[in-house]
Amino acid sequence: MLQTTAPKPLRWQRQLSSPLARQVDISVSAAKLTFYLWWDRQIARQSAHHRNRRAQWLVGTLLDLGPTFIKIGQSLSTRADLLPLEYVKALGQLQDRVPEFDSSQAIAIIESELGYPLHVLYREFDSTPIAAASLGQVHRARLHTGEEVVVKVQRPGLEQLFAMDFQIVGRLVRWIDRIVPTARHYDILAIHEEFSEILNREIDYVQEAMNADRFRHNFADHDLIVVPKIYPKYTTKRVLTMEYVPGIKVNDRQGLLAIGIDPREINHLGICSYLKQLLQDGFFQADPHPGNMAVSHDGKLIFYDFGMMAEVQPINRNQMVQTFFAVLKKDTDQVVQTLVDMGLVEPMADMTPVKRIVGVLVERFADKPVEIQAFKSVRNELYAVFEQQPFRLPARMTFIIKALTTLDGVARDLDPNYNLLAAAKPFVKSLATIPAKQGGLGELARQAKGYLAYRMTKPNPTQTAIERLEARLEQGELQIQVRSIEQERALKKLNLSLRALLYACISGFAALTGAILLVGKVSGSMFAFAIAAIAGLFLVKALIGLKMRDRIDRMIDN
Ligand SMILES: Nc1ncnc2c1ncn2[C@@H]1O[C@H](COP(=O)(O)OP(=O)(O)OP(=O)(O)O)[C@@H](O)[C@H]1O
Repeated sequence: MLQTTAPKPLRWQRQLSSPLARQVDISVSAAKLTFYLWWDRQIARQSAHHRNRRAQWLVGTLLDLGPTFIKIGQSLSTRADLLPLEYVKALGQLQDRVPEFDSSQAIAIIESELGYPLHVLYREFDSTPIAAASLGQVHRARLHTGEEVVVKVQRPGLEQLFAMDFQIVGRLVRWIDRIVPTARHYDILAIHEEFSEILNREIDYVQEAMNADRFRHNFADHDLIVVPKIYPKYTTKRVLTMEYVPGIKVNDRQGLLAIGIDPREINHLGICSYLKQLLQDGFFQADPHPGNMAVSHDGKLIFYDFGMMAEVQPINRNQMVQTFFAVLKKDTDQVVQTLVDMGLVEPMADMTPVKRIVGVLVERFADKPVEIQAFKSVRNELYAVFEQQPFRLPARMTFIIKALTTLDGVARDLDPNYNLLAAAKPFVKSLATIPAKQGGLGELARQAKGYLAYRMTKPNPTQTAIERLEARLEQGELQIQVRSIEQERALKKLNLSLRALLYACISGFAALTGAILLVGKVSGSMFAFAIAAIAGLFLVKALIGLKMRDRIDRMIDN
């Protein structure tokens, strides 16, 4: 049965034909968000309840702005290191709140893409979608051969919308990059570039079908991983037909327990499959949110979505392997060295602050659940280090972090006390069977051997205590370093204050001159006022800079 009542078109659907209206809408929403964040900080409306209301407003706005922004929101939903917890939680609901679109539109897209009427293509087609996602919706169907399939249909007008949105967002990002100095540390231009590239690839279902085939091939010898079969004859850029493989949502702990599946087993399976994707295959699913994975009734892990895949360069693969084992060994020096080699951290004369940050992360990451809130405690150090500009976070790295933090969220839903080391054991064991001659795999074998040797000669408690003492000495160095950073901070503030004072004087003097010329009916008053206005603008800029410095300083000092 076809649905008869078409849902009311959302704002983004109405704006498709007017780039100007879209530009205004996006800019107004961005300005509102900036203002709200600023206002809440200034007026100290910091209660969790208030933040929650703001976060709900943001979710509503993103849903209204449509797919591009829903995707951006989904990415931000894992960044507890950047956003307050209420925002992280609210953004996490985004993928479950995307409205479906009219099924008659979906059918029209299928028929025009595949070139035949629906009944010629499918023996049965359920017009009520089983899922609506940000980019498309999924319908169940049956082929004339009797095979049960799902048909993923892309939202209408998506390509056009992406082109328009990324142009507008690009302009905003360039503008922010110019006027907000701290934005440059995050390389927001490259992140925007890479994000738009990845999203554009994600709306090509032929590419997704190829990704699914490659992924299935990589897991051909792994019975516990299921990748639905693709039907290329029924697949185009905007329609994807694949085998119907039902399952329980991967983070539905109660549902799994109810049918006798141990959530910890699923955790091990998920984590090992990711280690294989990252370290062994160099080809990984960059968006492991709970909607993209499920568990079959016989305990297998199903992967559904291959739109957002990322590749790790072969040259980095070995280094990733080395880092993995360095993390296991809590070898901070080696981790930092690998990050430098990978171009993720720029070397500088004194690497102590970087080592300290990495040390804290490795300590927390290696044998405990990754406590997202723990990032808060290193945030101040991160700011201090960013102040010196030693970090360069390439856009690709942000996607890897996104994938890992999302996966971590799923793992903690399943088992709040999960232990990465324990979960990774089956993968580490499987290294023993890997032939050493296969490039990157040889490195795996070498590192595994090194790791075993390390375990045998693990330092005794006295040695560990001495190492801790050394580490503390290093922290002492850091304090001296921080003190010199403090002097630098004070100098920068003084410089800004002097500039503000200078602009205030110029502006005031020019305004006064303009007023005198105007009263005396002497020409040139407009020129003087113009100078007053320009100096006034610079004054405002210097004051904002001063305010921001204050905020950063407060964050570092807290
Ligand atoms: N082969 C399949 N068999 C059964 N259900 C499926 C299948 N593929 C997808 N689904 C269902 O449809 C939902 C959405 O699918 P999918 O994640 O591929 O869509 P999407 O548009 O790429 O979503 P998003 O980009 O927001 O992650 C899944 O969570 C799952 O419930």
